[in-house]
Amino acid sequence: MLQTPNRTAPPLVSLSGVGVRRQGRWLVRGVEFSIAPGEIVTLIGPNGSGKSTTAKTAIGVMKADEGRVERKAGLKVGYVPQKLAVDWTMPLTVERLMTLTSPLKGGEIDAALEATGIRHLARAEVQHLSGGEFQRALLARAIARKPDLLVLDEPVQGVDFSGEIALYDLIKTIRNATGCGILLISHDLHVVMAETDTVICLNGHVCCRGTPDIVSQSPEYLRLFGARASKTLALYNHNHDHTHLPDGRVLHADGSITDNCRPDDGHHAVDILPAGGRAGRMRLGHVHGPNCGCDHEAAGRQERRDA
Ligand SMILES: Nc1ncnc2c1ncn2[C@@H]1O[C@H](COP(=O)(O)OP(=O)(O)OP(=O)(O)O)[C@@H](O)[C@H]1O
Repeated sequence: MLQTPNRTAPPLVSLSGVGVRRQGRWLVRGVEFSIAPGEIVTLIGPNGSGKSTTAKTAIGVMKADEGRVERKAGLKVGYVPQKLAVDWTMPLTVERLMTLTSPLKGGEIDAALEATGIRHLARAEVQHLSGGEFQRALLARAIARKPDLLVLDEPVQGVDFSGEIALYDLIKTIRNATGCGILLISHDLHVVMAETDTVICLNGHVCCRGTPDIVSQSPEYLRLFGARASKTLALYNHNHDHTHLPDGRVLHADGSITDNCRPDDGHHAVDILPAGGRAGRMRLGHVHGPNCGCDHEAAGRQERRDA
């Protein structure tokens, strides 16, 4: 069953005017947001901007020094922290990792490993897992107790780009299958933006918030992320401005034909809001070369037509 945020139900957790002060310094202040059942909320922001602090405060691992944190009565949380305090010199199987802190029934372990695509690794040593397999094992551990809220602090650490996409897909699949709320912390703007209902941009306070489209065009977001932000826009805000030909090739709006198409291949007009600049549509160019995949003849014809 496909799930979307259920904003008519009481929120799983809600923060209002939350501030956390440690050693005489405010780590975050004035933080306000809530997470609905079935909602994927992503906290983004530079290093040290208070993302982990905010997530830990939301689930009660850290105490707020001002403001209010309200959690649904009996809220079950599955938490994957950024760092795990495990002695990696000790042999540890994936199955054992699942039950390190509290027991689980065999069926619950199997179901969680199945859902994360690593059932075949149940008896594998954790030390030998790849980055992506390890993150899946942590995810399995977090979902095994069927939480209402899943909190994932940097869930794609040590995972390559295609692995990242697969993991974010999996996170969304888990949300769709279970209807749980998800609080994600991520630096991976380009991928995470596509899989998120609500983005909250933090820098000691909430700089901006909203859907990925709205946040990625906000001046605060662009000030924080600059060129990376524009790249995100380029990747996700391009229009479907091409036609797929019956033989699988792509006919672009500029008249050229290529074997395949990527947002940054120079054939797409994109909505760009450069840092400090004016919004507008522009075509991202590329340098033609033997491997660029372009039909150079058609591209040349188009260049002449444009001249
Ligand atoms: N218990 C603590 N006592 C004192 N300072 C802390 C404590 N926990 C975090 N901090 C500081 O608070 C700031 C925010 O830390 P936090 O881990 O929340 O940032 P973050 O946005 O998650 O960073 P990163 O992206 O690097 O993981 C940092 O300067 C950190 O050193």
